Amino acid sequence: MELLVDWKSLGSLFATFVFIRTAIRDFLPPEVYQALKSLFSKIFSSLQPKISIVIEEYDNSYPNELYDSVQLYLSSNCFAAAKVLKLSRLKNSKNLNFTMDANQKIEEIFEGFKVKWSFHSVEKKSNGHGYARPYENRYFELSFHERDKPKVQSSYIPHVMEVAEHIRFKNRDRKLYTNRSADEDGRLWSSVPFSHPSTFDTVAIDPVLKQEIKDDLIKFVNRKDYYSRVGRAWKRGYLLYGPPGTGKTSLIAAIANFLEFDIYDLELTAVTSNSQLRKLLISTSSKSVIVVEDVDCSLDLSDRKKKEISGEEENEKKPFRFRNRGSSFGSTVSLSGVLNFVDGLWSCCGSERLMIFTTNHKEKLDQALLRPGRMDKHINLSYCEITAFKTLAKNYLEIDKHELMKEVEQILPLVQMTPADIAEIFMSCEDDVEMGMNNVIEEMKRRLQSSMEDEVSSVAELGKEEIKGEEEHPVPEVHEDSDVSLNSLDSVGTDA
Ligand SMILES: Nc1ncnc2c1ncn2[C@@H]1O[C@H](COP(=O)(O)OP(=O)(O)OP(=O)(O)O)[C@@H](O)[C@H]1O
Repeated sequence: MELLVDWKSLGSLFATFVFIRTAIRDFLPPEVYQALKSLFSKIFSSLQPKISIVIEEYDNSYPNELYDSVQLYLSSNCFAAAKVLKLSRLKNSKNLNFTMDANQKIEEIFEGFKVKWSFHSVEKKSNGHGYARPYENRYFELSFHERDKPKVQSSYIPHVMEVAEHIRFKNRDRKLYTNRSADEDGRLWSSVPFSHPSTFDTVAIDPVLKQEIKDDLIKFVNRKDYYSRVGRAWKRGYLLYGPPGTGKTSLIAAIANFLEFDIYDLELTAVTSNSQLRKLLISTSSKSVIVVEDVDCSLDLSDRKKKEISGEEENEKKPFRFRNRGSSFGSTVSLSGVLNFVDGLWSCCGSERLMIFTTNHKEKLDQALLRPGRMDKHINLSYCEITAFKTLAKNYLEIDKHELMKEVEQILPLVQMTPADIAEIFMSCEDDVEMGMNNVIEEMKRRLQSSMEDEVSSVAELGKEEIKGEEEHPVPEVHEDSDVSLNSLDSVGTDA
């Protein structure tokens, strides 16, 4: 009976509540209604069990990395959510930073639960020793319902870190690092902002090869799980080889721009020992391209040649020393040191790294360095072909077609002109298209003429030597043979 009475009074209470709510909603102006609603929800939520996490800018006087991460994270979504914002830009940086003003609050719903961020700045009293830093105690406060504590810990905070890391990578000003020479103490690398203009659009190489390289790079950066599943370090090695001026350096810059990676330009001749090489490698960051240019010039092959002559078995562990051009110290970097650098245990101390070696003489390199796993992709950059020529014409002269293009197509395969040669001619003509095309054809013809003359004179030289040899050791067939030589000489001259 008592229970029945309770139900009745409860029912009438509910009916009264609904009546009052409807009356308030219908008769009160919407602004007043919203204000009352938010007041009630504040009172209601203040009664709920709440947890707060404080993330201070400094932790025992050391900068707190997490504070920076939260700041980055909130900068990406506070523009939409906060009412008062601060806007700043670091000197020479391309990025604008939005930050919350003090005592501002942002609410966020993440995976079905609600979190609140607020930013606070409290002025610190002087400690009496004239020690001024930090004069403000700045911190973020994250609050949420007690029941969501496990979810905040296991998924929300990692999410904040991940987003911040992504923003940090996207917004950073990329760097070109060069290793300091062996006789300099202190830091291992010095850096300058990296802003090379070369891209896959401007680099003049065969379009099929270009696409192949881009596909390979995309595959590489998307295969983190694959590399970890098969137990391999997440890295890839490229060897770029070809004559000087064919675009090896330009391609490296285009790759770094495409991936948005930093570049470490490693000068092996300035490295004094294997252990220094290890230190250099360990101190490189992930998402970087490590470049060793003209590796054949750094590598002293005299040891290997001697061994080949003496028939000694090739042994990776025996040191092939690097010529040390930049330092007065003797270099003790060995081939095994370099191989360790490329694929050894040390290369696993980081991730997502591309190693690029370049050479003008692939044949001079040791097979141990060239094998897959070390140099996974060998890219041959050679003399200019018509597709590369058209890219250069488009870049430098801003033309897709030209009446002289047919003539270029005919002569170009017969001469050895590098993209650098052609780029140089176009550059010297500035915007004059006719002059650019005429000058390039003229240069091609000049080179064709001189290579024909070279060929003729070398064959003639050969013929003379043969005749001389035959005169010194006359045999009955001498005259027939020499005729053949001279005839073939003529025909070579004419054909070419
Ligand atoms: N394939 C190319 N596409 C566009 N520009 C090129 C290309 N090759 C060369 N160039 C131009 O020629 C100049 C020299 O090229 P680059 O330094 O890339 O050649 P390289 O092959 O690295 O030469 P080296 O072997 O002497 O270092 C560049 O500044 C660039 O302007």
